Amino acid sequence: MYRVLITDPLSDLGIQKLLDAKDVEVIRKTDLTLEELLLEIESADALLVRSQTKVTAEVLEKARRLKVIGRAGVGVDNIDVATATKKGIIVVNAPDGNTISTAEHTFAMMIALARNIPQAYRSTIQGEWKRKEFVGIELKGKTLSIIGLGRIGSELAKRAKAFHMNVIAFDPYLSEDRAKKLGVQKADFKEAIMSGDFITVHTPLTKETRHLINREVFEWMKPGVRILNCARGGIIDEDALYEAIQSGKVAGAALDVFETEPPGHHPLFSLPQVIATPHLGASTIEAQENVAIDVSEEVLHILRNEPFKNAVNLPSIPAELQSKLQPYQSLAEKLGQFAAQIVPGALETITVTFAGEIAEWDIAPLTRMILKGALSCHLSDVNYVNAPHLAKQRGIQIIEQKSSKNYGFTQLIRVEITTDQEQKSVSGTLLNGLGPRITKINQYSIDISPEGHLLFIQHKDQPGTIGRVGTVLGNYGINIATMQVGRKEIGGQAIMLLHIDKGLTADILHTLKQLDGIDSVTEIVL
Ligand SMILES: NC(=O)C1=CN([C@@H]2O[C@H](COP(=O)(O)OP(=O)(O)OC[C@H]3O[C@@H](n4cnc5c(N)ncnc54)[C@H](O)[C@@H]3O)[C@@H](O)[C@H]2O)C=CC1
Ligand SMILES: O=C(O)C(=O)COP(=O)(O)O
Repeated sequence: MYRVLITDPLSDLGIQKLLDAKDVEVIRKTDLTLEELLLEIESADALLVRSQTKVTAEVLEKARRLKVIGRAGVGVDNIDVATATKKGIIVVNAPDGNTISTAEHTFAMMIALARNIPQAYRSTIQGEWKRKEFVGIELKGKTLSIIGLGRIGSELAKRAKAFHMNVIAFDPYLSEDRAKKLGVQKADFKEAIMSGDFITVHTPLTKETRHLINREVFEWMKPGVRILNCARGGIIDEDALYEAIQSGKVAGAALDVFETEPPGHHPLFSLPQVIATPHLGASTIEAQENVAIDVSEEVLHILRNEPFKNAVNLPSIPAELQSKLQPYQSLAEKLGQFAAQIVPGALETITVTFAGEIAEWDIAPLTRMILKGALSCHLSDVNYVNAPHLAKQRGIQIIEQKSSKNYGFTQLIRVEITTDQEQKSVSGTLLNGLGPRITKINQYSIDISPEGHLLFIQHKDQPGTIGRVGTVLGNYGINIATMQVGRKEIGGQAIMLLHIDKGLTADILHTLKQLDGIDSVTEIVL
């Protein structure tokens, strides 16, 4: 039974799949204190949050079983993704479900700002009638500068165009083609800042975007500019914004998000030009249902080891590529495991070569599987998420190469491992109807399926060796299921690879090593 802990308010309808799942126990506890969260997280297999729960390194430290953190929304800045990755915890979000709601909220804030609606409302219900004081401006003909033209920025742009605004955008990843399709003028950062009658930010909060809008940037702006932040507190320097409003440079600001949430009695709230909402961008019935459905499905897939798509700490793999790579994943992992077990010593370099048709694809996910397989022989708690991090941490060099030669197979994966003691390589392929096969160990051609208990023996090619090995195993009651031998020349070095029905004791291994003509004996478990 998987324990799924939900610590922020999520839509009941949205999480129905989790509630219905026979293999899931849902625990819903919102507004937890840190102490309560530290306690609850210990036994959770999955954690579902919105922006309120702070999933810090301290919280993750206590998470002994956690496999996945699901963020029912977009921004993951409340989650220590780096620590989650190190611990092999997958972080998934729901990037599409709240785009429209957030774009609409931003638009609502822009109109409210242009027409002083919140200020006029407050005054009017107090019995005042100040028609002159709340004269606004039209959106038509004004320039809206969008910083970050992703999902939300793009939807906002469409709506602004419908209101006959000029839309100009800065986004380092925005192509000319996409800008053209949206009818948006692409600009550099300074140009976008200098041209805007309204400036709105829609980037994630990252090291690069923290205080992207700072004192210097406010200097570049048109006098009377209006500022919107419905993305993340911290993208705009709040002290600098305060000064820019006080100086008269900024005519108004609409804020849905704050550097610290909740912001309490923020100094900005003493300024009548500031309007605010309590992080409501995604707070619609539709968006909350969407994101909860999306994240619940992803979490279920991950818990059940099924394919999933929106991991924040894994490279995203297009569905078409995923289906092509899937049959190779097990082969890749087994080759990594096999290679790591036949080479003694500390891992230094892992060189992976992809040959044949497979070399035409993006094979990075398979390299990850190889790495996972290889490292899991030496370290505990290695998984697909943390394998590259663990390799880097240990100074293991990963070399990924593609070869146009097919070595006689339609496709081939070769894993070469170099340790501080020696170097060995293992090659494998997928054979129709037979699944993964190991086809070569170093220079020796063989054909064996990489599974179960294997015995790898290096020996001299001389009469009687195979018989002696068979006799020892027989004497100890170890059944041999299959056996392969390989040699380069008569009387030279040779290898034996045996499938055995159960594991060996140290005693048996020792006896085998003492046999005449035997150079090394390694038990491999796959
Ligand atoms: N107020 C609210 O309730 C909500 C807030 N958000 C916030 O909005 C942000 C944007 O969401 P989406 O549009 O869905 O994300 P997205 O990933 O589709 O768009 C972000 C865009 O920012 C661009 N970008 C990144 N660094 C940049 C930089 N230094 N300068 C300019 N552009 C940069 C990216 O290229 C991308 O196009 C989220 O990261 C989240 O923090 C999202 C949903 C609800
Ligand atoms: O999706 C996002 O990034 C949001 O900011 C929405 O936050 P929330 O889920 O409403 O706490």
